[in-house]
Amino acid sequence: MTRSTVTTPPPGAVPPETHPDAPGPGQPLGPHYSRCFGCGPDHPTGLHFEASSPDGLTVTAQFTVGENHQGAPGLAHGGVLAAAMDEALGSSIWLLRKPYVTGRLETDFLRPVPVGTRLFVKAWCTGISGRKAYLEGEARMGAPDGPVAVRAAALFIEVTIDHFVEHGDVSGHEFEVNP
Ligand SMILES: CCCCCCCCCCCCCC(=O)SCCNC(=O)CCNC(=O)[C@H](O)C(C)(C)COP(=O)(O)OP(=O)(O)OC[C@H]1O[C@@H](n2cnc3c(N)ncnc32)[C@H](O)[C@@H]1OP(=O)(O)O
Repeated sequence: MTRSTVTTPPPGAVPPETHPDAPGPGQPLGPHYSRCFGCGPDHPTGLHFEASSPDGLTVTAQFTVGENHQGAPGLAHGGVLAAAMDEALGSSIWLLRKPYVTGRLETDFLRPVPVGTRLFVKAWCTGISGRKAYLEGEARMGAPDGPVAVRAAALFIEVTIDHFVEHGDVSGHEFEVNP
């Protein structure tokens, strides 16, 4: 991964600690919001992620690139692939049960991804420093050990729940967090 210093844990960063309320190993993570583009089952054209955590710290997720996810004819749009990485990274930091948002997302696109490809996405936290969480992820084609199509590194920033109340529209919308 060609990552910048912004997404590299500084000296003194500490390892993440899974929250006891996070789903146990192998249990599905479930959607955090039914209309989320990444994980929401009610999103008409979303990714419909199926995610779980094998160890309470790493997230593994799968989705199939569909007709609605194209950039060039027959190929996944890079922004959609970046969204998939963002979703997996965001899901992995939510295992800590603290609200974070993406501050910076870096992506390396290594292979074109045809429509119909099943992508196996993995994400994990490499360190925490104050409000900053450092994350990495990858998406492999066709199988968990298939060729790497995308690598990502990110800086997430811890926020309060007020962030979503102040900036979002939670009124009148069902907002679930891993019900
Ligand atoms: C309710 C629970 C939900 C659960 C969801 C589960 C799964 C979800 C999955 C969903 C999908 C996935 C998730 C999504 O897609 S989240 C959606 C996409 N992201 C956003 O909308 C975030 C928009 N940005 C902001 O709200 C603010 O800018 C934030 C909150 C990030 C910081 O503003 P705030 O005023 O609070 O703090 P600060 O400005 O003092 O910054 C603090 C520190 O951070 C450093 N910094 C900040 N940005 C950057 C940057 N770009 N590069 C390098 N550094 C950066 C900054 O220099 C400072 O460092 P230092 O000076 O202290 O050293």
